[in-house]
Amino acid sequence: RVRHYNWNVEYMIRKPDCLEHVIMGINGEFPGPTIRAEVGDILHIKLTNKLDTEGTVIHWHGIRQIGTPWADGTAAISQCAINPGESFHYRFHVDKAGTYFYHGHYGMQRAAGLYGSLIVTLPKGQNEPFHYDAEFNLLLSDLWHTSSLQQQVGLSSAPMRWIGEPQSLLINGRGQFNCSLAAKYGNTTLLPQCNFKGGEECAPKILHVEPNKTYRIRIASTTSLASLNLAISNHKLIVVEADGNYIHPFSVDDIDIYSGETYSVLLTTDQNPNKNYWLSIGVRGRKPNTPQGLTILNYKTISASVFPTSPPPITPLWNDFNRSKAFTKQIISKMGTPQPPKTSDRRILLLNTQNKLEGFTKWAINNVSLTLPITPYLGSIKYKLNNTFDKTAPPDTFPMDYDIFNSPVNPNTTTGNGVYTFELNEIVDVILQNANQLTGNGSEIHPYHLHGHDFWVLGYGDGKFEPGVDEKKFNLTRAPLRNTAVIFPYGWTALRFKADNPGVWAFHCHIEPHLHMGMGVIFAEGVHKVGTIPTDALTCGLTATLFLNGTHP
Ligand SMILES: O=C1O[C@H]([C@@H](O)CO)C(O)=C1O
Repeated sequence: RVRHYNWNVEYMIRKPDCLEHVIMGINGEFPGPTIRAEVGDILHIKLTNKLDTEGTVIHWHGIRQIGTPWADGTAAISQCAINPGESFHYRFHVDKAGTYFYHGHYGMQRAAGLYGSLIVTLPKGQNEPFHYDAEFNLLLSDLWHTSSLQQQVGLSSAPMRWIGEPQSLLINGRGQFNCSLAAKYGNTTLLPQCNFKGGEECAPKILHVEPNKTYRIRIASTTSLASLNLAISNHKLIVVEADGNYIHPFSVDDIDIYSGETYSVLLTTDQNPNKNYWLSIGVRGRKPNTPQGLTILNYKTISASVFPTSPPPITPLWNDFNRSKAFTKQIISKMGTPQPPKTSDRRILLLNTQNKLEGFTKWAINNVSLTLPITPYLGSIKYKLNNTFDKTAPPDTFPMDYDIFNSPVNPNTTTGNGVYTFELNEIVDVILQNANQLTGNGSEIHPYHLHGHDFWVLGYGDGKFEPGVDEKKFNLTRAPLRNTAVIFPYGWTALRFKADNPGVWAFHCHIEPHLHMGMGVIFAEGVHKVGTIPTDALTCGLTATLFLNGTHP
């Protein structure tokens, strides 16, 4: 079945956190419309750019785009940005049930609010490997009171102006900046209490439940920066899905969710039905300066306006990384799901560093900070164009004597836009290595997202990856499949995937300002096998020149 959507991307004036902001939305909605489709469906989204002065694209996060790499929605990688007034037709299969989302992938349009939910369900008659009576969907994001344009210019200035922590956290596009729902408990530092009548644009979306039922709560984080922890007072959460893949169910009081990740949790409404309960999200991983995002779990047995009798869950300490690791390491694949090949054909080690370049601050991988080319890679490589990007591949490794525990001895980086090219069907290991930041002591969390594939997470380790030793710790029997995985401070993360999807794919830190500062690499495989790229994806740079010369590439 083909599902048709006609979408206009536009700027709107809205009050997502009760204060007025210019925000990006789709067809008048913020967040954009939720797509619900069934496995096997084809989505056909006609996306029209109604922004007056900038291009746009949309990435379908977690959808592998098998056979349709031009529909991945990455500006300068899979397609040309859509010009103001013009439209692009995204046409692709959704081939795997799960919780996904979509978002802008040009400049910092995700921070500007360009995102929404994408849910793929099993065909009717097929059952999930767990039971639930009904479901909710939570899309989590963070909001700044500075515009994404100001952020982008600040990040690209010398000296760099960092964006700082978000002003508000949003649940389904709603937050409360100048007040707290929980102010009466006095734990939300000086924020006055919110008084909602109910119809306000920023009033929380309440989860109305019946007692003694099981609910599936789909959770996706499209934050620009924040790593979040989500909890629901008094209720256990059973985690069953991660990034569109079933995992071995485990029960927790709260979950950590990094930008680019999705989860499904099951919640049983087995608590006192004469009370309501908090659902909270709070910042972890960076020193927080943002009030919790809150909404209410309302047992329909009572009114939703009855206040919970105790304060919201306390977000675990931001820098309790052992706690974060303990949560992450509980995620293992569901018994019987595909396991990684026992060996790989190629290994690349990627060192992540914060650097300097002529007074600018950059993030680099193996000392190359990514600057995207003018002609999108997919068309460039498919039509073998010259001088469109660096034809020398970036390094597969970094000096093994690099001291990851201290700020760089030589902080200077280079910029580049070369490509890691894989043989089609090659088994690739990527070892992501974290390191100390540019100045002072510290190492930040980075959630890495791979386009076009899921990868197996083989393991996480502290300190520097030791080739020949650390492989022995790889989990080759219950490695979870995901599309996003985090590197912890001063640690490494090992991933394995099969390069089986002809196309050009970004692999990058999902923290939007970090990507903007160069924290990504480009992978390509089997591009000669890519089918006819729609003309609309090629009308910029050198591919456009080919059209002008009358040579359809
Ligand atoms: O890229 C970043 O820059 C700042 C800081 O390192 C310098 O201000 C920060 O916290 C980042 O994540």
